[in-house]
Amino acid sequence: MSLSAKVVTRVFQFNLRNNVSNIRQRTCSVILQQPRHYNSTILRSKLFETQKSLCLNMSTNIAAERKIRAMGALSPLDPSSFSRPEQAIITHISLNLNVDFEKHVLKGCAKIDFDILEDVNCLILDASNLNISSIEADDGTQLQYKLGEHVPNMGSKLTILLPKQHSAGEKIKVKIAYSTDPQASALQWLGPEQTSGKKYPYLFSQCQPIHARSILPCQDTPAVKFTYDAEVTAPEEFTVLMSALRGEARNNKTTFRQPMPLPSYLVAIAVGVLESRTLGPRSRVWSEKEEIERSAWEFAETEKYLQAAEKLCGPYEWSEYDLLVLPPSFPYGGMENPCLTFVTPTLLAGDRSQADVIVHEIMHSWTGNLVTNRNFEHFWLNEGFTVFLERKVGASLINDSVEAKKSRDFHSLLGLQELSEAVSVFGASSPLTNLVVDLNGIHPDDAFSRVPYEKGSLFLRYLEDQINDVLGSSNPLTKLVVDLNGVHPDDAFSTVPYEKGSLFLRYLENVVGGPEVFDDFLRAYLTKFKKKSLDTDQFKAFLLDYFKDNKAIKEVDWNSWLYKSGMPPIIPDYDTTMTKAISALLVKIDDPSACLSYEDVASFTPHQMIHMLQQLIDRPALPLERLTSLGKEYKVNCNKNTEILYRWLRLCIRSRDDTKLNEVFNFVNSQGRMKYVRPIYRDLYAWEDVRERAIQNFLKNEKFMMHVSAYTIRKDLHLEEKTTE
Ligand SMILES: CC/C=C\C/C=C\C[C@@H](O)/C=C/C=C/C=C\[C@@H](O)CCCC(=O)O
Ligand SMILES: [Zn+2]
Repeated sequence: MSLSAKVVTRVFQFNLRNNVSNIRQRTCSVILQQPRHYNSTILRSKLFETQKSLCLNMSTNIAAERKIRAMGALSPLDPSSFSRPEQAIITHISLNLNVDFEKHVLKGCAKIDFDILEDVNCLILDASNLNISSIEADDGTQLQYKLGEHVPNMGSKLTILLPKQHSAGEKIKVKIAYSTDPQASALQWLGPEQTSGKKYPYLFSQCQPIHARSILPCQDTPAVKFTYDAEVTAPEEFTVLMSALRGEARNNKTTFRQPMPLPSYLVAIAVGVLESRTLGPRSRVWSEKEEIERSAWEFAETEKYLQAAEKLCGPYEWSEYDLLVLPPSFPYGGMENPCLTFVTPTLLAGDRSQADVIVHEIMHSWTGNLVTNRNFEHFWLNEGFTVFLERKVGASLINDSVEAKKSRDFHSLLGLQELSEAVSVFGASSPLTNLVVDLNGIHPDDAFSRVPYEKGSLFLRYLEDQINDVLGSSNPLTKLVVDLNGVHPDDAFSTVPYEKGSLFLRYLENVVGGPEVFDDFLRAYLTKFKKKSLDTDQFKAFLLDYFKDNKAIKEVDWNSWLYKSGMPPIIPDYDTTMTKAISALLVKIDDPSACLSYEDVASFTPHQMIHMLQQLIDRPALPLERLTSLGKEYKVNCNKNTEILYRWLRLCIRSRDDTKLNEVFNFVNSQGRMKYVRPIYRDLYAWEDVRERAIQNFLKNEKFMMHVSAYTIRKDLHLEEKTTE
């Protein structure tokens, strides 16, 4: 990196961290404390001016211009939204949509109810590539509106002009007629060949973090919660499901109502030719008929998990808890859509060994869905809490308390391994590094011209990260509370908020006196913030107040836990009983004179096997001959459990076994769970001889991938961003 670039970056980093973020944070807290009195328009314009002048000082003009534009989009509450909920807030949305499998569009209207919070003459919403045909007031009057320029990955600001000024305390309704774009980032339209039945198409959504704006105009920020109802029309053979209570399905129309307030990212829809089986008094599992029996068996214990969760957290408030097993391209293990968790078919291991994912999604019914992060900078409040609860509930399902503690610690150790991998991926092989190499002319393939200028804000973040590397610290995205100014939340996603967040809660639990005390705190926290969104400062204030008489709480180093990058400051002394056998086996594997046999692992649980393989991934590559023998003797080379198969294939790549490449490509082409596919593509990219084949394989299959998978794997493979604009 040139000196001038370093200086610019350092100045930018200093300004961004010390001024802009702080101003925005202060702004938020003032507005949140005084929502009805604060003149946020003045404050917002001051904020914008400050940001603008900071940017104008920078010599990276094009990047700065883009940055200004992105900053102009800042909501005072959420760096990823244009909307202004502090002026007028959505309370309810009524959707009427038709599913068009020919054109790949949802078409219809959204009737939106607002509570006015300050004097306003316009309403500001998020929209992404929506084709809006009309907007009218409750009395049928046509309203003027302006759809702003499309900012890549952010969408557009939709400004609806009101015929007169409205004042705090009033309620208004608008009706927006629109259709979605065939490329809507929240939707995946699958052809029949991508389904198990091969006969009918399929549609599903993934709105988290900020893709809801591509299927409905809304305040696409988790700071806002609204109830919704819907009437969806689809061809007769199809079943329509949503993240809501399903009503009648008659004359191709299905109705839904969600009486619990939820954030936009939890709106969800799936349409396919589906079957269902009853799992319990409040649960059913849905899938195509080819998977339905396996699914019903795999998730048969759902009610048991729900009851264990209720014992810790209080009553389940969403009435029904169904599961939908999606086609293989679904990008996540599970998505906690209320009333209807979406899961990947890779959970169908045939041994219920991935039940922890279901427990995780169930726990989101409290943390995430009932109590929600105010914006995705505080994502750890959703995920750290959920992982923490998932492990507590998982352990409570084991009767023997000593075994339960061992199991909780074992799963925490597995999580720690994943955290450590995420921290090292962010630090060492960040796409930033290659970007900087490009600037210095070191990278052989990519000249500066390949650096897409339209990625302005990302470019600056990359430079910023490089400075962090130079200074010896880690990527800022490994902090518990991250700064998402100019960063798309999909780019910030990692296991860090999950595992570092859970570790922090585990640490706090120990500090205040253990589960007996902390469980009561958890219930008080859930009661206090239910149906609300909060940020980390509010969590901290509540905890400090709750434990005000507890002296030990004063020793917590909040700054290091929340705002320092890298591994957490304190790692608990976990019980290692369940990992001892693994550590001993690793010594044997390292000894070339020792013969490996199935006896070595015969007593291992699937999770012990996973832990052992993960340890091998984190160490220097095994000689190919040794790995081949391990695969055969330990029967991992033909394992149907995807957690095991995924790690086995990574080991093969690391030992450069080119005879396994077909299997590797089949694996990444046959399912789209990013947890598996992204690390494998990164490993293949690092293997220079197969890099080009990996890129070609990706390009061939990209059209079958969900938007978020294609978007993030492009980055893993250092390819240019694809834009629809
Ligand atoms: C600090 C992080 C900032 C923002 C991230 C917010 C959203 C990330 C977005 O990409 C969506 C994530 C959705 C996750 C859904 C389910 C996960 O729990 C799945 C975990 C991986 C797996 O098991 O496959
Ligand atoms: Zn989660």
